[in-house]
Amino acid sequence: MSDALIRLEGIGVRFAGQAVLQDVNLSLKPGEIVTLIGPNGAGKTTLVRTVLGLLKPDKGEVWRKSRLRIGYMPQKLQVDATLPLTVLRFLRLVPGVDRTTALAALDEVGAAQVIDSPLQNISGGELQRVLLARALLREPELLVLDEPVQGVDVAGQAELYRLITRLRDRHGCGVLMVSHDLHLVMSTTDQVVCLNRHVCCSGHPEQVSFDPAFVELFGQDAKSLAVYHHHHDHDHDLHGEVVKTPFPSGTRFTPVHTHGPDCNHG
Ligand SMILES: Nc1ncnc2c1ncn2[C@@H]1O[C@H](COP(=O)(O)OP(=O)(O)OP(=O)(O)O)[C@@H](O)[C@H]1O
Repeated sequence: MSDALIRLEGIGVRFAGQAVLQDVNLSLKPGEIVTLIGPNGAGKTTLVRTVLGLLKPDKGEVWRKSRLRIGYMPQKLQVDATLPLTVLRFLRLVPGVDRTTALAALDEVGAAQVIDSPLQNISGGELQRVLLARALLREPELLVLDEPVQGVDVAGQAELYRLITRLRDRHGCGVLMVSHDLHLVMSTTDQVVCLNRHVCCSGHPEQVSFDPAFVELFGQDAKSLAVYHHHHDHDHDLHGEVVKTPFPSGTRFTPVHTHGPDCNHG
């Protein structure tokens, strides 16, 4: 018996003959926050779409808990400036939602004051909170957040991550999140999955000041971060293909790279 909400095994996705995901494994339990990180084009959104059931993988198995309720917060919402849609009307597009339930969800994310505002007039940070409220309306067991702090200023980002952690604590839901905001993610995540078409490494985040392999992948942003311990045993070329590099000898860290069927490196 598994206590997982969702489990992905050996996932492979190809677009136009090009492998975008290769042999990806992922599982998530109630109350757990898992964050996907990785460079642009690494396949993070593709993996999220697979989790949501919007995309059927070419390879591998997706197992979901029976009748799993998923709340999804998309990367961005295109708001038509000519469409007269208030926040309340937007939230009421979710079946069964009335003003009281919409207000309660907005209150929970600290955005009750915008309930009657036109959607196109609210700020970037308020919009993210409204999208989070909409995801909560489904009383999710699994909350899926694709870059939840996009368009939010630095102070607002920290607050939004704290909010996500509070929602996890209050509802006991699992959270799968995509993020580029390494600084903030590392302090709020139970597990980090570093994706670059395959799972390069994964593990618990830890407070360390400097990790050469992390800096290698994420550049200067990774310096002075709270990072998780890992070393890559490989690099990627411009197309994301694996290029073997010698693993540093005498390291105290262990690579967690899982080889896929197409892996041609040691
Ligand atoms: N429907 C599609 N058809 C063809 N190629 C696609 C499709 N969706 C994504 N891709 C390609 O798959 C690769 C991975 O895209 P994906 O959006 O999953 O990456 P990502 O890690 O979320 O990137 P970013 O950080 O830039 O949002 C990219 O090269 C993208 O161009």
